[in-house]
Amino acid sequence: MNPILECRNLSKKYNHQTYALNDLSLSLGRGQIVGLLGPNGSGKTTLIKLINGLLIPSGGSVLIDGMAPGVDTKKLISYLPERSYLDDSMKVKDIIHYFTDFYENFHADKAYEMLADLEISPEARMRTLSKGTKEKVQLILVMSREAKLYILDEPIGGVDPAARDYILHTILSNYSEDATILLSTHLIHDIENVLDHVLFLQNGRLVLNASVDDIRMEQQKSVDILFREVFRC
Ligand SMILES: Nc1ncnc2c1ncn2[C@@H]1O[C@H](COP(=O)(O)OP(=O)(O)OP(=O)(O)O)[C@@H](O)[C@H]1O
Repeated sequence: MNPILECRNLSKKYNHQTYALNDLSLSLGRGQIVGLLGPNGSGKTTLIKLINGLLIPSGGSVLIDGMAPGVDTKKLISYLPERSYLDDSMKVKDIIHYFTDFYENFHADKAYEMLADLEISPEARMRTLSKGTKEKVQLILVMSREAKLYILDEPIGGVDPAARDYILHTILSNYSEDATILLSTHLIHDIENVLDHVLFLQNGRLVLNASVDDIRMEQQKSVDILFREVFRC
C-alpha cells in the first residue's frame, strides 16, 4: 500500500528569502498519530500548507496517497488550519448543515454527539463563543469527516488544560484505525502520550523522524524532555 504521505526533497522559499523548508524527505504510513514539532518559525505550518496544496513547492514534491495535492487529495484530507476560516455570523448548526452539503464524508450525527459531550449548543452563533470553544467547534467539524489523513495545526492551543484531555480523547476516538493524524503543537507534554511518532523540524530541516517508543527506549526520556534538550535556546 502507498504511504499516506510522501515528501521528496521538498523545499519552500518565500520571496527569494532563506528556505522555510529545506530538502525535506519523509514517508508516513497509515494508522498512526504523528506529532509535527519544532520551535517558532521552524516550518511546521509551511509543510502543512504544502501538503494541503495551499502553497506551491520551490523544489521537490508532495504525494498524498500517491497523488499530488489537488481536488482528489482534498477528499482524503481533513484539515484544521491554525486560524479560523468559519463565518462568525453563522450558528453552529448552520455550519454543520453547510459541511453536510459540502463534504460527502461528513457525519453530522457524529458532530452533534461531540457538541453534546462538550456542552456546546448547536444554536449558538460563532461570534458569541469564547476562543477556546470556537476551537473545539472547529476540531469537532474536522474530526466528523471520514478522512484518510487528518492534519491539525495547533489543535489545542486555546483550550484550557482541563478540556485538553477530553479533546485528545475526542481526536483518538473519532478516527478510523487506518487513518493517520499529523498534528503540530507546542504543548508536547499534554499530547505526547497519544503520539506514535514524532518529526522534529529545525530551520526548515527534518532533524528527527522517530517512533515515540524508540525515543523512550533508546534515549530513556520523554519527547518533551528530548525536545527541550534539542532546541535549548
Ligand atoms: N507568507 C510568508 N512570507 C514570508 N515568509 C514567511 C511566510 N510564512 C512563513 N514565513 C517564514 O517561513 C518560516 C517558517 O514559518 P512557519 O510559519 O512555517 O513556521 P512554524 O514552525 O509553523 O512556526 P510557529 O510555531 O511560530 O507557528 C519562518 O521564518 C517564517 O517567517
